[in-house]
Amino acid sequence: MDRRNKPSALASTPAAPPQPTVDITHEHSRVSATLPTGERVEVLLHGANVLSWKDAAGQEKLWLSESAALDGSKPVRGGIPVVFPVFGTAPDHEATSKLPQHGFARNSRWEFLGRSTSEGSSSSVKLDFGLSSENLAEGVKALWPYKFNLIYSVSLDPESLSTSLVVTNDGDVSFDFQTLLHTYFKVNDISSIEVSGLEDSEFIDKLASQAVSKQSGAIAFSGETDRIYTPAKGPKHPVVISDGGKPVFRIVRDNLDQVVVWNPWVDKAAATADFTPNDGWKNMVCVEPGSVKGWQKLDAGDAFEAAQSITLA
Ligand SMILES: O=P(O)(O)OC[C@H]1O[C@H](O)[C@H](O)[C@@H](O)[C@@H]1O
Repeated sequence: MDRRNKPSALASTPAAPPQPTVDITHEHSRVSATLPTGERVEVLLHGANVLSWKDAAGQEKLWLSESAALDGSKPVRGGIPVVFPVFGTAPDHEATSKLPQHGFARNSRWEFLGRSTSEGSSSSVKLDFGLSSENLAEGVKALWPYKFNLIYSVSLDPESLSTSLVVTNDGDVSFDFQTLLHTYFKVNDISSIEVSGLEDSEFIDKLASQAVSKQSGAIAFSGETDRIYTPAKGPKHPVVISDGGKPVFRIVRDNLDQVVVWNPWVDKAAATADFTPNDGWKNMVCVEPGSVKGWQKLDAGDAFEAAQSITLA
């Protein structure tokens, strides 16, 4: 038999690289994603609040209070709450004046819209969450009667976590809003933490009757701290959290012109019911990119996009 035309053995198809896995757990109330390399992120649908971000070695990067409510009864104390459409409260801004502190996004149930894995990459994953005026609780709708749609995306890479928000005005009238990504970073010891990258930036000190000052040098912590910085340098200039002189997190921003820096210290932590353990303030610092000075005006049909990207340093 002539074997000359025998087909050569098919080249074996290379095994598809392992893919990120996505799980919906806790009776459909949480979504988690794990990369093939072991990094993991977990998001609670209540607030689309990131609860946990772990590196490949399983080390937690975010601070979450041990008594944080995870049952939807109140906003989550820790992780990354999403602040929208008001930062703090705004008694003098009529349209927003009736809303609770930090708005309703962190206290509403979001929908999991699905995952996308970047094309050609098996090493990252993006989870999308949605909240719109359609699925707001009736009581909340009455407090802020605008038609809007929010898409919040949580993207995990081996070395970084990014979260981005798209706000769309689906109504016929413009609305004003503020937004902020209230990230609680887990740190070893607040007394050896420094935040740099905000040198020469103006800040409003919320603890000193809104006094305006200018930052000289890196920020160190020796008491309650609650400041709204407007960074002097551009959004791509990282704000760096260092622990004992060693950089641990680098934060860059997109379309978020302020950075709030917060640590409640002893008394404020003690006065905050869901702040546990009592000395948990030693192990956290909030560095919160946001748009919170004045208002973003969004005309009917327009969209606003913003993001933070946190890289392990
Ligand atoms: O207790 P919450 O409503 O979650 O707010 C926690 C903190 O958020 C921000 O960092 C504000 O600047 C602080 O003034 C506030 O205390």
